[in-house]
Amino acid sequence: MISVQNVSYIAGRKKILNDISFQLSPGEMLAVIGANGAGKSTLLKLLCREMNAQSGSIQFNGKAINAYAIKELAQLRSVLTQHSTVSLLFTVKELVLMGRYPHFEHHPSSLDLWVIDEVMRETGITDFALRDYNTLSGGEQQRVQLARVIAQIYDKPNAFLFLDEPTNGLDLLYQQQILQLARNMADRGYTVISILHDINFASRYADKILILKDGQTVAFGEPKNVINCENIHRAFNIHVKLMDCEGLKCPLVIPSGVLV
Ligand SMILES: Nc1ncnc2c1ncn2[C@@H]1O[C@H](COP(=O)(O)OP(=O)(O)OP(=O)(O)O)[C@@H](O)[C@H]1O
Repeated sequence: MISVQNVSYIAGRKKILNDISFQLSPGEMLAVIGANGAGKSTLLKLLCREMNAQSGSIQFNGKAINAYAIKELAQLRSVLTQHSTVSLLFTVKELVLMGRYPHFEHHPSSLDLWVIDEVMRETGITDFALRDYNTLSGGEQQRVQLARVIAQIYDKPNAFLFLDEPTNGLDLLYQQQILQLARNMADRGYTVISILHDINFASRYADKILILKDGQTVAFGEPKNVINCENIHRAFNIHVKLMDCEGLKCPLVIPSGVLV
């Protein structure tokens, strides 16, 4: 379980996050949406403990994140950042194995090797296993990066997966594949938090949505309860129309084209 209580973060004199609170249960996927500069990446950095909030508390499974040892934390949460550049020559399999580094000292165990084979199979990258990572397309590279972060927590079903705009720059098929993999992780009991820019994908794949605006919560809850014209206008300063679509649990959001 993730509990975020009254978290604020200030950089210099700017309050980047202001009094953010939410809770997620195991198996839930949260999409964080909001305009550029709303504070989404900052929130993710606090959740990863890359930075510390000045006030409020963040707990993983009832324990403050600052109370975890670094190695313990590395085995409990994994993070797909936006810019995962790889300048050295690595095969895909070597890169996925990096996800297991928090689990072994010198040599991977048979469990580590089993995990990377399983994850490569699940993410559909087994055929690339021996390819040089840098020869893959952007979409293929993103699947490999996702495989690496899944491998990190694969044998820890109470763990947390954090994704910062995982679908950036991907075509529609790859976007769906990446989000479906994230959804599968939630369905297996992981708690998943993903920053997304596409509101319709957020509604389709996530159980809950957090809408941020200037570091503050506009709304938090199930897609059908938070995705409405008023909240979207408050968060993004655009007018939208909602369109019901058969088979979807939440109406589609369509920008009206009117700028205000
Ligand atoms: N260390 C810092 N000092 C000053 N301002 C900062 C600092 N870090 C972030 N900010 C500002 O805080 C705001 C929120 O940044 P953040 O990266 O969290 O936004 P975001 O919602 O992820 O944006 P985007 O969608 O563009 O990636 C931005 O205006 C950013 O310029």
